Amino acid sequence: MNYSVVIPAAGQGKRMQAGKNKQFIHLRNEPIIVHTLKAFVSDPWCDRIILVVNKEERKEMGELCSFLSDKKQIMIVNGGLERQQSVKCGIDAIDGEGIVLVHDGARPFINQEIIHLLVNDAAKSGAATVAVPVKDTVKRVKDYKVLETMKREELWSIQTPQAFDVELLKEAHEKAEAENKLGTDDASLIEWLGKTVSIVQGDYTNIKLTTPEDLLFAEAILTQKEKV
Ligand SMILES: Nc1ccn([C@@H]2O[C@H](COP(=O)(O)OP(=O)(O)OP(=O)(O)O)[C@@H](O)[C@H]2O)c(=O)n1
Ligand SMILES: C[C@](O)(CO)[C@H](O)COP(=O)(O)O
Repeated sequence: MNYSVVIPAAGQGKRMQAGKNKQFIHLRNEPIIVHTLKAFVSDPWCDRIILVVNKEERKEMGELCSFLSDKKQIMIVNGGLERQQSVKCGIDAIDGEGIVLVHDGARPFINQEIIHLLVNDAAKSGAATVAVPVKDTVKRVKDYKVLETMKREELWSIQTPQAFDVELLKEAHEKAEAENKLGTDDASLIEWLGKTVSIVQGDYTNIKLTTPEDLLFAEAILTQKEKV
């Protein structure tokens, strides 16, 4: 089942405190974004990659892609101020029908098995996301006082990739933009249309590199993957 993937990589990485977009931080001699791109370049089901970049970084991103582009064409488009706007720039570059995935540039450890489970689900359901069950006890808190303890069996940590019928995702983005609504993921926009999003259970190693300590976890994950 073929798909296109939009990879938003146009953020600033403020929480990483690296003084540059975290996509350029090296893990084992390669920038984070190259690790992420390789997961899709090597997937035979992936027939189109749309990388969304900050326009100031377009040249540098293009150079990073050049050695991958002989295996699969990577289209580069400029992003926006918020993640949601960057994803919209990416999906607007897609013509036609089919399944589109959205995957954070900052999640370099996604694997092909989970991508394929997700694509197969979205082909039936129209909208699906990878997620893992929450392991901590989660409480709702206000002003450092506990309001309530959530039912953990109903809580999942939502990851990317997320997969959608491309026309449905475009409709969801148009509506959210028209209503000035910003979601932290694309599945939220589908929920705002009143549609159901399926969950595909993923893997705890598919972390998003967000804050400095995530780089320590990333090194450990790479060490583990090298042993397999
Ligand atoms: N305007 C934006 C903001 C985010 N992203 C991308 O969306 C993904 C998830 O966002 P996040 O981890 O929040 O990245 P940043 O926005 O870069 O981080 P921060 O919020 O700490 O600045 C990242 O791959 C990031 O590059 C994007 O393409 N365009
Ligand atoms: C899309 C996402 O990675 C799912 O977990 C997440 O919501 C992005 O949020 P952030 O605010 O950009 O960290």
